[in-house]
Amino acid sequence: MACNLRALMHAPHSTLAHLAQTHGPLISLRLGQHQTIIASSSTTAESILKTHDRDLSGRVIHPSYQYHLRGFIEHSLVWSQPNDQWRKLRRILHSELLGQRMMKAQAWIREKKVVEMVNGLKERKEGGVVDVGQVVFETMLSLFCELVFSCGLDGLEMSGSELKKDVWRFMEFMGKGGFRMQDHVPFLVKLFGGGKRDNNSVGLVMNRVIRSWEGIITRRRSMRSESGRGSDFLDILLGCGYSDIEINVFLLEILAAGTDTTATTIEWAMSELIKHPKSMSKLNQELQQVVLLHQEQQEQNQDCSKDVQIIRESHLPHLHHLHACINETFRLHPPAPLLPHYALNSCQLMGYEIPKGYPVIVNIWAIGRDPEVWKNPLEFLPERFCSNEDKEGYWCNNKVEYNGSDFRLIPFGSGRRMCPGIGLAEKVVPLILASLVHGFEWRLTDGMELEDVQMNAKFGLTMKKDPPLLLLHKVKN
Ligand code: HEM
Repeated sequence: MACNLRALMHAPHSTLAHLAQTHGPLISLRLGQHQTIIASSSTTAESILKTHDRDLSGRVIHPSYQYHLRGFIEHSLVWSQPNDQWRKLRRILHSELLGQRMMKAQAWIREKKVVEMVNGLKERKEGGVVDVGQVVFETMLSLFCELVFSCGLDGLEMSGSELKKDVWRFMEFMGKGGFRMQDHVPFLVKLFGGGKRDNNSVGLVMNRVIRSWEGIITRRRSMRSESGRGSDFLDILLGCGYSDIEINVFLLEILAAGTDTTATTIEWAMSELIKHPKSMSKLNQELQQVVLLHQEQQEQNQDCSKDVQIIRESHLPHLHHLHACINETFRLHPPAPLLPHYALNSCQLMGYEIPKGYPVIVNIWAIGRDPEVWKNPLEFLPERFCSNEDKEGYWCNNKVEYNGSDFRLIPFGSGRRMCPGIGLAEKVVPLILASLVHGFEWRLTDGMELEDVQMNAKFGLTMKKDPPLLLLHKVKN
């Protein structure tokens, strides 16, 4: 099947989902000169990410990446083939930043950052406009700085809002790889490059972000030679003997992958909650009950050491409606809607021959809206994750997990390429969302009605809400 690249450029996730409705869940599509395989159902996703994981876990380096990211792309984890370098980087991420052990050790830092976010919002003038995505992005950025550099946001030589814009430019450029004319007609890359060539071209954007922490790395290198090994993630990377460029590319990718996805998820979740006041009020009640219960338990234990109104990670396992709202947000608005894989070897996929070298895309946005799996797929119904009613085989039940084992809901992917940040996201997304809802009353800006809240998305490697969610806040008594 041939397809118009222009139509795909703007919103590939929905254009491809539309094609799947007509032509089925496994399509071979000619984009420009190349064939690409598109999977749009839970069954085809399972076949790609589980049955043929080994053969189909490569990445395509598009001509526009090669052109714009010369000197960077060869150090990438996200765009690396699953080779020794990739395994080593993933191992370091797991053991030193994102694995279970680190999750336990860092709980107090995550809670501290979220308390800072809440206090920052409390200090703002009530009635002023809050850009929810920006607030969450800066919270995640601040957490990143603490975990990686042991400093706050002020340690970076760039403001949170400038960084958010540049991270988005990077995500937008990377997400559109394979959907640009230049990626399919090689001479066009030389003629036009792979995208914009102004101040916001991706090479300059990456350099700007890297410059924001370069000084920290230089200073740390000289300090290390005097004092030996330190304790944060930067120290670990320096101790492993990585060069500046290797460290910079690694950090840039973790920063982009970790901040934008989380901020986007919470912005979508808040947008849905604002549009569905019943779900919002149910969440408010649940939070009040759970916080009150813990408060009583603390009083019984005569533990007055903690501020009882603050949401703690220990509350999270008791917040079932909160998790249902997050699951439903992941289903409708997966922050990374397309998984960009590549056939490292030829294989037989559900009876079809997939030749080596073909790009393979899993459309998780389409899977989340598949009417064969989800009843009323376009409606925000968190209760579908609380109910055990599965009579018609349509309603999912509370056993659906997004840990990569159930292919109806795979916002983090599955298999060897699965997101290594899932453990962190599982903690911070509910913690931040619960803190925003429990700490404040939220309402639309003056003159806006619920139906005016647009749920349009802008496509990049993440799918962000466009326009951003702007709300007015009031501190709860
Ligand atoms: C709501 C939060 C998040 C979502 C929904 C998400 C989702 C994803 C998805 C779908 C992939 C691609 C999987 C594939 O290609 O098959 C991915 C990859 C990745 N994610 Fe996440 N992610 C999130 C948060 C994070 C965080 C917090 C970090 C780190 C701090 C992170 C780091 C990465 C990295 C490094 C990769 C590349 C893995 C590889 O190519 O081997 N992510 N993520």
